[in-house]
Amino acid sequence: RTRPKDLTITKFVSISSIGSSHVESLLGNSRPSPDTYKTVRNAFFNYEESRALGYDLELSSRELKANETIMKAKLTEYKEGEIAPYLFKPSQHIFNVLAAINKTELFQLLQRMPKGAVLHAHDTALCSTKSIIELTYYDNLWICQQAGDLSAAALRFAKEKPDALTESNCDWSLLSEVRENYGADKVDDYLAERLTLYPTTDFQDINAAWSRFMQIFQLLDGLLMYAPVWGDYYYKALQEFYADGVQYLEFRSTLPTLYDLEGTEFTPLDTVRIYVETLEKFKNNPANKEFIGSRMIYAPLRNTNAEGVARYIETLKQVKAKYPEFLAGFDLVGQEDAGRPLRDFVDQLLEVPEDIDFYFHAGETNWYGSTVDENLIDALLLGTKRIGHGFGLVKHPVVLDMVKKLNVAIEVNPVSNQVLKLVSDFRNHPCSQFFADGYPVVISSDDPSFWKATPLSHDYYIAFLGIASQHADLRLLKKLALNSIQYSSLSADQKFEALAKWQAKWDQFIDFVNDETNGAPTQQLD
Ligand SMILES: O=c1[nH]cnc2c1ncn2[C@@H]1O[C@H](CO)[C@@H](O)[C@H]1O
Ligand SMILES: [Zn+2]
Repeated sequence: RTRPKDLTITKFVSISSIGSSHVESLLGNSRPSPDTYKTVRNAFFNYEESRALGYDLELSSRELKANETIMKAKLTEYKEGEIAPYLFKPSQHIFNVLAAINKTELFQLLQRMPKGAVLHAHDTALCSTKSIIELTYYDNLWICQQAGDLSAAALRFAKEKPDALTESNCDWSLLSEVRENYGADKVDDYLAERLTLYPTTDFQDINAAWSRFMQIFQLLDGLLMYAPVWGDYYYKALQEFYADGVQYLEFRSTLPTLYDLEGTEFTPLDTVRIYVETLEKFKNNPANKEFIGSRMIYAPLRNTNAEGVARYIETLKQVKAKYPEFLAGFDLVGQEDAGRPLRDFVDQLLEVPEDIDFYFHAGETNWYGSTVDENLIDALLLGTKRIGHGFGLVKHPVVLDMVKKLNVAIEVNPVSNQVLKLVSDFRNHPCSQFFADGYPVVISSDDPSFWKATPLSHDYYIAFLGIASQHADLRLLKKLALNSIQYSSLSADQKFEALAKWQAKWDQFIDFVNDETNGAPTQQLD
């Protein structure tokens, strides 16, 4: 505690950019004076914060003003938690707080914010329940029910009553007739509940949650795989994403084989063709001129064998040949611990042509050291461009190092992780560490349909309020939006155009936030 030492420390910390090795040397061997302590603490804090995601962005004066409004809305949310911690919305199950979140100023601001792209979402879990119900009003839709019961084991379009389903012990009726018998509202309410994971917030474990989750996908199959519905579902999805401030969508599809009333033989290439035609239609609508686009990651189920993977790769090559612009890359999906690990298919995956990129789901688990957890290593070694979820990444220091060095983005889907039982209180989500140390993160929504979430805004709300630091501000939000474009599969030229479209919306958003504060004292911040 000698004076000379204090002086050297003070001199040290006044150096504006200090590195972690310098921080260590600041600590010294003996106790500093209170003044020195304060100086050191300040430098320490600033240095640590400088490593956070988004810290490198410099906000304009307009943005700084908007930031004040956003931070005020964010800090309001913490007030409840200070009174009673359990009231803090990101500490609760999303199903219990969704309605309350929707009413908050913070959420409403985030809804308006142009968030760039969604880079992780699944083909048949995109649309709102309301839109799905609309599709069930198409003619010739049959429902398979247990005797005397308003249940739904399956849906299917057909000119005549379909064959009995041996495995489900149910009988087919026209949905229009069921609506007449029970009342349309009652049927729609039932279907609405059957098509989401509500109201269950306490699935016993990940298997119980996934079992219900897969039942929803299965019920949807007969409805959505009907060729006329397939395109309409995608169109509605694009509309809903665009309305939620998403200008680009890179989604994963299993490319199911579609059907129609005439018994036409469809192929996976037809499924892609309908996507491509629908996207063109959407983009040609003048109302969507600021929309950037959409691409597909072919992502069939991982629960297969070598022959299955060989077929996948065959289809993949066909899609690449016919729709090179629409195909972003390849992935394998389905409950990771119930399917096969990547390492089982490494030989085949290494044969995939170099011009097709991988976007693997990996580490969607909290089983440290399991085969699922090791998928993180294989995904990286196979050259994945992004990691889907990467929930277990924090347990793999070397993978983490590589993720940063190779600039492999981590697709974080906060709400999905809670609903599918990996985390209960969002303050414990591992993405806090990614934010704190500037990892290449994008925020996405996975299957928003099944939790009644908006296409992206709820995940942003949770990430910004529940996972990021209280200090994290508009810089983080802007960085996440920019990242979503940067880490998309778009080419450099396309990214340039995409950024221009995003920037136009961003400027409008900042104006909007600032006009909302009319009446509040305006402070010149330049
Ligand atoms: O979070 C996820 N992890 C892995 N697979 C998923 C997730 N969400 C949906 N799917 C898979 O995507 C298919 C539809 O495209 C579904 O069959 C489901 O297994
Ligand atoms: Zn997913």
